[in-house]
Amino acid sequence: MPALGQVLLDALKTHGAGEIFGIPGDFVLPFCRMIEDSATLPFYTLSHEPAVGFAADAAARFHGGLSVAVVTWGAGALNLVNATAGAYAERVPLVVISGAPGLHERASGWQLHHMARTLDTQMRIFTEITCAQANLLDPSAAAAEIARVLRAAREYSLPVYLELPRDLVTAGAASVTPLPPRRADPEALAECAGEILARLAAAKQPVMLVDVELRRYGVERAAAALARRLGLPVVTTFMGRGLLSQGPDVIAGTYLGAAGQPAITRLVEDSDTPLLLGVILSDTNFAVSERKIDMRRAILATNREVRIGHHVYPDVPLADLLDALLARAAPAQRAGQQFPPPRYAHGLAADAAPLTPSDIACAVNDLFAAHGPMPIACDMGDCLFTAMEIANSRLVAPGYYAGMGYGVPAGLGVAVATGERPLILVGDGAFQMTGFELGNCRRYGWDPIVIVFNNASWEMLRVFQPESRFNDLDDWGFARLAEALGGRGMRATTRAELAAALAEAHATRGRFCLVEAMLPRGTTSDTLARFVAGFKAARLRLANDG
Ligand SMILES: Cc1ncc(Cc2c([C@H](C)O)sc(CCOP(=O)(O)OP(=O)(O)O)c2C)c(N)n1
Ligand SMILES: [Mg+2]
Repeated sequence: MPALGQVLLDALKTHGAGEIFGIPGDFVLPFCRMIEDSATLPFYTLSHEPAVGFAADAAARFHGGLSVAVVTWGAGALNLVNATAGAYAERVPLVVISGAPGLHERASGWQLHHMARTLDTQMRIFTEITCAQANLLDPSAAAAEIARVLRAAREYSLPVYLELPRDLVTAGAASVTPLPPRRADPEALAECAGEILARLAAAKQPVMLVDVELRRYGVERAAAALARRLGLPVVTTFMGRGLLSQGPDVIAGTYLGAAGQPAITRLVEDSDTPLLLGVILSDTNFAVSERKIDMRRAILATNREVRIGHHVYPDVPLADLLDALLARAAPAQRAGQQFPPPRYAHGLAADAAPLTPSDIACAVNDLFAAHGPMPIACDMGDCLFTAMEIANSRLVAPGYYAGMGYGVPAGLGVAVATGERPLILVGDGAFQMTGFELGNCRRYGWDPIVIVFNNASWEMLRVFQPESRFNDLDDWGFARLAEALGGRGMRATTRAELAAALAEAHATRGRFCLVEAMLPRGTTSDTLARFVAGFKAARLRLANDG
């Protein structure tokens, strides 16, 4: 019989995992040796477990399949909790594998090193932020357990957790036979698709609102085809930014409520039949709505169910639903409302004016226009709102969970998943958390372009609470630090310097290039300024409505 560790690696590959990120430790050394020696999947070690989780999360988002984080028990795995929670919130199929004490150690009765409370504490913690779990204590049952857990990761597009005792890695185990995907009941699916199409046909102003599940389940093209067939305008949510970038003819824009383009806001909020595909009903997507979407008229397909008004079709995978709709949808007579393509600023004046975040968006648009778009990994902070002003490109960001520190490690995950050179957008505060992971670029040959929005400030907090002095950060001089980490660093304080630094960075391959954009405190992107105004107005409305 093959070794349990190899059975697990083969199953990960069979279920679509593309790579493994990790940090070894004594409880996971035997498994890490097997990962490295077997080369079943490429293995990348980073410097801190949060980054391992963020990199794997971003890789999974980009290749639309599983990605894997391998860590040691206790101190390693519990470092991964926040990244796993973020993956759960944003529906990412991250496979967390933790090495664990061997059977003999479990029976020793000792308080083992790395143990917080009991042998089962870690399983209980991860049970709360994953959709399926298994402790592979019995090699004879391992194949069935692995098949069950990995199918759940793919079907629910949510993180899962596996614990692997270190003395069982080489134990004999049966190979894993993937379980068949659970499909929708054909009759319920037909009834659901029929009802949706009838409602859309009767609608005066239907709209399709799309969000991250389209990417997770690989159905962006099917959604674009349905929109064309039915003449529906498509709007992405804030989180869904970058979706359908291959279908620019159907994308009308991004819904940002009061912070967005008025025509897009009206299109969504005045719709008599909004079709919400893969949409997470989160505050970051809808908190700045000028008028709440009327959920009694909405059709919401998410989390393997379809909610129409107040009735629900359970267990309907999004891919099955789109197939059923496309199989039945007659070309609509509706003249698709023509929307001018979203406008993005270009032609940054290369002058001595101080920088604003929106200047950075303009400079990136110029770079993409000259050299083609790059996949973008973005952190939380004004850099994310600035990203809304960059021509609709492939983007990963913690738009809903909003955890800082995501950007740089996610960019490394994007480099692995795509083989392309990523652009990383990150604030100085977030860079302080995980920016030093760039020190891993040289040994793996990654050469991202990194733009640090350096306002020496927690500026997003300052816009909400300007009186707090703790928002004043020091200037760490990141451009100089870049050189020590094996990259190139350039500091830009004017628009001319920014344009030149980006051109220089683009021309420099084989090393990461960090462009430190110095931003005066108190300046924010146009989008963040609108978002804050919209958020405050929404809060005022809520207060007045009692
Ligand atoms: C891990 C973590 N810690 C704390 C926060 C709270 C928080 C923000 C959100 C509201 O929760 S925005 C922000 C400041 C970000 O500073 P920086 O990266 O420099 O970006 P910018 O200056 O553009 O704001 C913090 C601390 C967070 N989102 N994630
Ligand atoms: Mg900042």
